[in-house]
Amino acid sequence: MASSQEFCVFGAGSIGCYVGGRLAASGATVRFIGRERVVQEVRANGLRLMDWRGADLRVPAAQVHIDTAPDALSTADLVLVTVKSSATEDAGRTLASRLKPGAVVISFQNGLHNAQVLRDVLPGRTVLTGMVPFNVAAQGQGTFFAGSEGTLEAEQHAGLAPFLDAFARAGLAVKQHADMVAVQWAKLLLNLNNAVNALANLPLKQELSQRAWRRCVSLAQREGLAVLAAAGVKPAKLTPLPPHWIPGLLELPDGVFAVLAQKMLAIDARARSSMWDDLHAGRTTEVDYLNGEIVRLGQKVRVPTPVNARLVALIREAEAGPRRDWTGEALLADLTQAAQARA
Ligand SMILES: NC(=O)C1=CN([C@@H]2O[C@H](COP(=O)(O)OP(=O)(O)OC[C@H]3O[C@@H](n4cnc5c(N)ncnc54)[C@H](OP(=O)(O)O)[C@@H]3O)[C@@H](O)[C@H]2O)C=CC1
Ligand SMILES: CC(C)(CO)C(=O)C(=O)O
Repeated sequence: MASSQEFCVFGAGSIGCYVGGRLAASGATVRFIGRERVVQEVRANGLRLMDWRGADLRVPAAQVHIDTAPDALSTADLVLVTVKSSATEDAGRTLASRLKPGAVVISFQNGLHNAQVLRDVLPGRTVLTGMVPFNVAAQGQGTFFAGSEGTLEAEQHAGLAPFLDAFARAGLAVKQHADMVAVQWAKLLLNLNNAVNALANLPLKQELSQRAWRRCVSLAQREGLAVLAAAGVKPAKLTPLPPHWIPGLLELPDGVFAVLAQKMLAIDARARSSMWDDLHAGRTTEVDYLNGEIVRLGQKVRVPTPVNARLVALIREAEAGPRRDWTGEALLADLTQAAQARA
């Protein structure tokens, strides 16, 4: 398709630099808007995009267009919003006065409502919901590593059609979906692990290899599934097993799990959740947009959610103060107690 298309990544971090970087490495024109620290890092090193299958792509520094100023918004045909959820409204306001007529915006964020938040501040604009299934770790010096598998998904919309070839050329083909709400809820169920991973303070692979941590995730997911059932929401199938089978799988002993859940453990040994990234960097996390959504929907449909409420509280505590050294057994006992106290 026309190489005159221009992409803009708003929020040059792990996802933005990786997805935008791969688009740029395959010949697309991409401009990045990010914070000073990332701008300096990328200007000094260029971008290196690696994945667990062995991809190793580079965009030399001289060819990366990255700035803290949002000027690139005024020439972009497609804007990828890749800020964390709490920064979405602010991002939308910056887009509002700058987007050119006909520009399309896509939210490649976790959580449920980011696209709607953008629509509210961008009336009359085409704002699409996207979903990123894979993990990306920022490794420093402009290197971004995708450490797990998965296909980008986006809401089915004619506005996306002109850009699909560029994503495919970048090795990031986009699967289009009629029902993104089901996709987002399914991703959110998987993201209930983010809080457990952040508290575990371990790489994902190490955390998910230990049954006690997995049982914590299972408790949170079972609660989430009960809430969704009561609300009449059927989450999409994003993994080899459907969502309602995953808690049972997580509860299996380590040896059996390692054999049956090879795909779930096929994660780079260094990869950690985006919530761990935030805690580690001293930033507010997205817990309210993930576990918090289960709590809010639970209140609406009158299904108790003590486990997710407790995870929200523990992450809030970790955001505010010194890190507590959890073991999987200790967190499991804490969450089980929270669940029993409510019963
Ligand atoms: N990392 C991962 O593996 C995955 C992440 N996701 C989701 O993707 C989204 C993005 O996550 P991720 O890439 O990890 O986040 P990052 O924090 O790595 O990147 C977002 C970047 O955007 C910057 N930013 C925020 N507001 C602005 C602004 N107004 N102007 C310029 N820059 C801005 C942030 O800076 P600052 O921190 O200073 O605000 C940060 O550097 C999240 O919703 C996350 O849940 C989904 C799948 C996997
Ligand atoms: C890919 C996954 C599920 C785990 O890294 C994620 O979405 C995140 O870290 O936020």
